[in-house]
Amino acid sequence: MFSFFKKKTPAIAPVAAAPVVDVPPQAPAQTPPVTGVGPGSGAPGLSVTAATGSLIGSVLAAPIGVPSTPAPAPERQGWMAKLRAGLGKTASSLSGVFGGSKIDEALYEELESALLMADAGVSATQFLTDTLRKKAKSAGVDNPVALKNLLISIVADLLQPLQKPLVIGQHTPTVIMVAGVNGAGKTTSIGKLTRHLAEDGASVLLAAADTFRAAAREQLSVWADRNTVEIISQAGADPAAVSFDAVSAGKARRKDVVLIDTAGRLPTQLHLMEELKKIKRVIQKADGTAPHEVLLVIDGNTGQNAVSQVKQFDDALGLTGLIVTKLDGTAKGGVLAAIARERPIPVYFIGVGEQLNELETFNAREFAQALLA
Ligand SMILES: Nc1nc2c(ncn2[C@@H]2O[C@H](COP(=O)(O)OP(=O)(O)OP(=O)(O)O)[C@@H](O)[C@H]2O)c(=O)[nH]1
Repeated sequence: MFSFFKKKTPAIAPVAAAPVVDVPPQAPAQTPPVTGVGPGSGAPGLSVTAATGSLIGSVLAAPIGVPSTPAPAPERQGWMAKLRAGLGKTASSLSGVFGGSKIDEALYEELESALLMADAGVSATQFLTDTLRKKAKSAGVDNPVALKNLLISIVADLLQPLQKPLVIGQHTPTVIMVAGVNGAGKTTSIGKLTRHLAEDGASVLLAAADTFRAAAREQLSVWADRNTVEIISQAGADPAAVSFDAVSAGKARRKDVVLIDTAGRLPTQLHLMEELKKIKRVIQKADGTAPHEVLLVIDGNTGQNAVSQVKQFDDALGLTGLIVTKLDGTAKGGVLAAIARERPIPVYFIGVGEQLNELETFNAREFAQALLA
């Protein structure tokens, strides 16, 4: 089993180190926070990444070895199978480029088109093809299969800055605000996160700050019931007020995590973006250090549109992390390369389906492998 979150002890040791003594709903988290292994830490190939990455731009232009593609860590194999299946459409068009027997200009042109079609965006496409050409030349790569392996390594290096664990435990509670456009998968992702947190022994309080849509509150309540966690929900109330109440209650009840679900909105709906900013300000009033995480959930299937959402929500809110959903069955899996190039905000989790086990921590090398499988 790998860790879904990274747990950290608070920077300043609190007087009461033992967590949660008052009356949480079910078995409270008694496990003292430990430094977890972090997501994907068992993932293969990080040393390869470092080695090849360090040679980029080397004045010595030393020949580089063509990295092989290592097998995923045993505990990640099931997930890798799902990821590969989910990204199958993107992968078939990208890896199809390397099906021939020689490396020529036509191959590079085809690769450029395939990356653009996969919504990697102009900047990442140019960066990847230029880097591939340079590295292939200095490594003396002479066959398409080796060239594909080299590209996997370059994509993994590009995505590496996005790989970062969600840290829980530095604050009590860790306040996580979740935003996104309608239907991106916010509530579902919150439900899945809640489940993982609860299984990990953390006490969670949910805040249904989507006060307009009754179905959204009900959906969140179902997740709360399933996971026996508490929920703050008030029909028709001001979402900022619900968030304030939730953070205050989370502090009073010494919850480990407060997860705030906000209503879906388009970044072009300026009044609704102002409302989000207000929610963030009001959370800060309840706890001067919060929100500790501002997450944007994006639908990976929307490709370049998702990239512009990241930029707009980040400009408005100052995002700390992303959850990329619906990467199953998409032909636009290149979107993460565009994000890495254009607005590199950590991707804490990716989703490849509606099931609980279809949301996982993001690992750059695994993703690169699945993208070019
Ligand atoms: N295929 C697939 N479907 C997903 C994934 N994540 C969420 N969904 C589905 O996407 C739909 C919308 O999910 P919600 O969680 O309701 O989205 P939301 O962002 O909370 O929606 P609003 O509250 O309307 O803004 C649901 O049918 C989910 O089951 C995923 O990774 N893959």
